[in-house]
Amino acid sequence: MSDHKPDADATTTTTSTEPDQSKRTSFKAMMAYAKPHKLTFLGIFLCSLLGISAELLQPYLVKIAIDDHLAIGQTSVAFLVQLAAIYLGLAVISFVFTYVQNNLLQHVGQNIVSRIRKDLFRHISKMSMSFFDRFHIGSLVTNVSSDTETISSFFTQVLLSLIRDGMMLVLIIFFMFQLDPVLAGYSLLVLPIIAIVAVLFRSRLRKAYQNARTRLSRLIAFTAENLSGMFLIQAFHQEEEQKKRFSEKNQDHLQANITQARSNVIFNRTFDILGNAALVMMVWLGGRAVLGESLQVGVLYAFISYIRQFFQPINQITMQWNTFQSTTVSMDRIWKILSTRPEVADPKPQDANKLEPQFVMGQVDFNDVSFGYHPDRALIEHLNLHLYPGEMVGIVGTTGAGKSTLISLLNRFYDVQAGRIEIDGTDIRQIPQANLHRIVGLIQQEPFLFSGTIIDNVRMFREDISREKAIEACRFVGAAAMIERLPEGYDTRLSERGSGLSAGQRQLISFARIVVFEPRVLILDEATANLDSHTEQLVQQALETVSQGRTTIVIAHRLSTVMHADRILVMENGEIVEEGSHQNLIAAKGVYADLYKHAREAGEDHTAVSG
Ligand SMILES: Nc1ncnc2c1ncn2[C@@H]1O[C@H](COP(=O)(O)OP(=O)(O)OP(=O)(O)O)[C@@H](O)[C@H]1O
Repeated sequence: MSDHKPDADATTTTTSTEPDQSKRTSFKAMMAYAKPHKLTFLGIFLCSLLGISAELLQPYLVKIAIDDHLAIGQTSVAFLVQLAAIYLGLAVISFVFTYVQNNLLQHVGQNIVSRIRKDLFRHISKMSMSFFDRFHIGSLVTNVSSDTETISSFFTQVLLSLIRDGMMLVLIIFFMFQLDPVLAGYSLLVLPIIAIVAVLFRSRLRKAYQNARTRLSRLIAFTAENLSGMFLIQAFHQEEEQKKRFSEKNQDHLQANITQARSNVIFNRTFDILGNAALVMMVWLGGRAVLGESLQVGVLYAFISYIRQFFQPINQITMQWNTFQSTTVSMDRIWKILSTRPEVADPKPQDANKLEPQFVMGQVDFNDVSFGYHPDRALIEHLNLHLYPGEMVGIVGTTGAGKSTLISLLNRFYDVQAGRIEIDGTDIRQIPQANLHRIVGLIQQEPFLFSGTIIDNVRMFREDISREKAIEACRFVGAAAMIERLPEGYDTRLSERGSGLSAGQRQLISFARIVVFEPRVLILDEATANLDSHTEQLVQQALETVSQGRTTIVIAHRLSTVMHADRILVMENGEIVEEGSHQNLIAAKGVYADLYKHAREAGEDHTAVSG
């Protein structure tokens, strides 16, 4: 299954070759998240302006002290103290505004990202199953965690740099031209060189970054898959093999990161060299002018200070360029998810049928249904199936026959490609999904329990369902004794996926969950497949209790699970090839009778044999 899913790196590669238009769209979409914070951004802008102005006035103040007082011997201690106080005052002002500006930016940046993360999670949880067939869980985890983190650094670092450093650059140039236009002109000569260096390094840095991200995504996806399949790896003694594969991916990631870091260092050091060269040029040109008495010493001092400060914002902005690159990639990836519409959509309010779950009778009709996971490869064609309210139907058939697919369609995990599925005569596409899932309850082979208490799991964290009701449900399915034996009873905290419990215990809890939610149509997909015969008996009893008065579909390989059903369907290659009661099907001597014979020969279904 995992082989045909594109992982995060595939997404990245597509992103990298896509036209800039896509990046622009995603950038605009993400920037829309900043809109509600317009006023705060205005505050940040003003704080930056005041903070930087205070900082840049300091060299100017020293220049006044040197040229207008010290150089011509017109000064006094009182004046120097006054000057020092103003200098200090400017430093304090600069500090205060920079502090406020930083805090505002952090606050607004974190809020924006928290909002994006929330939307992303909500959006992913609304996606249809076909979406999860296409995307690796590992890469989705990367999207929710590290891509949003990258966007966070955009708002807190890149944007700060753009506002603060951009403004600083403009003000420095302004001050330099104020002081001496000729020297200022020389200083700006270095700008085209900087632009050339930036362009030369740009594609190299970008490639290095994307490569590092790709490797990281692969590593995360591999780790996530291995952790969830760890029991299998150990059971097949594949630890060494997997360790080797992990090491290769880890090594790839290490190399990519080193290359990225190396490119960064080269880029930054080149900038340092350029900065120092400009400084030397300034000392040489300015020094000569001072010697020729065409320039005042104070002006040269101020120029040298500004040149130092001049390279700092340029360096910052170019350094942030890297983060900006990663941000556009991350934004694009996140926007791709956010702009993917679920293939299974809720009906428009005017088309929705408000079938109230509690009034549903439970009649289920598959009318001329066709479906395939790939549109050009049909799995089910023109299938008709009608279930009466309260009927229990068993479905058996060889592996891959399409049994689970049938119930995925009834749950609307996928939509039919032709025909209709109806509940009480209403097309399920007209029933809002929240209602549909209250009408149709599903218990799978491997019930999914969340980390939390048993009570939380039974009532699915819904506070509006009382504890008493949840406990009553556990009693109803015969799970009470087992739960009460646990150290903290109903408040026992389960680890991820309920790994502290046995398969049977987990299944009983999922039965209790179904009782709480009272679906009118109940589906069990191999729900007893993993259980030992004693636990299976317990679960079978629970099933009989739970299925009372509900339309129930039971999918099973073990015939003993379904032989008492009102009707048994036999599926082959997406078709229902036989149907009838156990006795009728045995008498018909068809596929079911064969399956039954093989089961008897294999020693399974002892109950069936003796029954
Ligand atoms: N998400 C999916 N994407 C693509 N093909 C799928 C997907 N799920 C199932 N299939 C394919 O559809 C066919 C029917 O699968 P399905 O799970 O419905 O069979 P099944 O009768 O329930 O089998 P089993 O008894 O082994 O659970 C199989 O060939 C399977 O490979």
